[in-house]
Amino acid sequence: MKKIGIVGGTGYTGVELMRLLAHHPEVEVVAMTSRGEAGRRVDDLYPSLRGHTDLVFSEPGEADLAGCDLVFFATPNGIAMQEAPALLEQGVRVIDLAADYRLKDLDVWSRWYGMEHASPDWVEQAVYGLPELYRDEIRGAQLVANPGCHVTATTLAVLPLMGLDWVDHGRIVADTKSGASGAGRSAAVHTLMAEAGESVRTYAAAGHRHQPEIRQTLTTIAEREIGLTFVPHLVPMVRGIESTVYLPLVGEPGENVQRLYERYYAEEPFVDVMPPNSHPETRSVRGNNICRMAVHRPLDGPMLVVSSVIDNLVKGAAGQAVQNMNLMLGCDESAGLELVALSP
Ligand SMILES: NC(=O)C1=CN([C@@H]2O[C@H](COP(=O)(O)OP(=O)(O)OC[C@H]3O[C@@H](n4cnc5c(N)ncnc54)[C@H](OP(=O)(O)O)[C@@H]3O)[C@@H](O)[C@H]2O)C=CC1
Ligand SMILES: CC(=O)N[C@@H](CCC(=O)OP(=O)(O)O)C(=O)O
Repeated sequence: MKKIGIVGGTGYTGVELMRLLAHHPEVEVVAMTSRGEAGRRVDDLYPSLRGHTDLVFSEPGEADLAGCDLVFFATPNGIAMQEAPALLEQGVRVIDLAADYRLKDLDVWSRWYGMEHASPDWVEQAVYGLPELYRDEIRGAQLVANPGCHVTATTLAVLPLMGLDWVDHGRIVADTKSGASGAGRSAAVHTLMAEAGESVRTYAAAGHRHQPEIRQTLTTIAEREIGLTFVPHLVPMVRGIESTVYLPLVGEPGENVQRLYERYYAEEPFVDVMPPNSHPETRSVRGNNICRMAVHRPLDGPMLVVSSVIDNLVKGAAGQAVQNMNLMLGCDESAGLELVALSP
């Protein structure tokens, strides 16, 4: 069994990693760190894990992370860039669920994240952890930057159209809706049920840090400039992201767009292109690693509309991280991830 460590084990993505890895056939979680809960049993904080783990949270400085084959950082932005290099230099492989290694342009990164980067050399070496694009590079990577949650739903929704001359790449609009767990366990008051319930609100409309991340990937794949307006919304649910993306047409599609999507994702274990006239729901992916999507051309008009859904904690974070781990460690890509969504 390969040994796995989780830094930031008390958070939503940390405990989701444990849920997915508890019965993984080829790895064992041997350390979960917490500054505030060290010494407490993991299943005492999260009774959902009773009977599935005997682990006790350890102080970040005391866990034997260097003895692990792979360590996940499920910590706020700015932690992995300081703490991961010491492990990487000892040969440990790392997956960062935060944004520290996602953006290649360090000026752009500093502008959006408000700090100087602490390990710029590793930014260059990091592989962006979107398996649908970079599967081979992820296999050989020592450091993987796991994509953002809004980013995963939106990027997968439009990838098949990138670089096609009949799509206007300059006026793409992505309108996303997120459940409150997207902001993490230690989030601000606006995600409390009394604040987020019975209400929908736009946030970061003037600019969200996931915009440059989506743009970075789309520009690379389309090999042209991308104009993207991205506006997220907080909606009263716990898990889930829905991204509705509007792409203006500048000519007649050169082929049947439904078939184009089906062909593009035909071999992907975690992308489901739904039949024509479908409407994906977040509940259809609740708890699993699928990105489910549907493509429409309303009234045969000048616009394509793609709707995609993911569970922000699974394909948007911990599940995608496990998919990346499976690739890095040579396991079956779907190990630990063959899950049916909860319904209702
Ligand atoms: N929630 C989501 O849907 C998604 C989250 N992400 C990203 O994943 C990361 C984790 O998110 P999430 O689990 O939601 O966050 P949480 O707020 O739920 O958890 C954060 C964890 O980090 C630990 N932590 C906080 N500060 C430090 C520190 N200075 N040093 C070490 N550990 C620290 C906390 O543990 P303790 O205080 O006990 O030490 C806690 O376990 C974030 O970067 C987030 O942006 C990415 C995609 C989706
Ligand atoms: C609802 C909510 O507040 N969501 C968070 C998502 C944060 C997140 O997960 O950001 P990374 O993926 O970049 O780590 C937000 O939009 O800021």
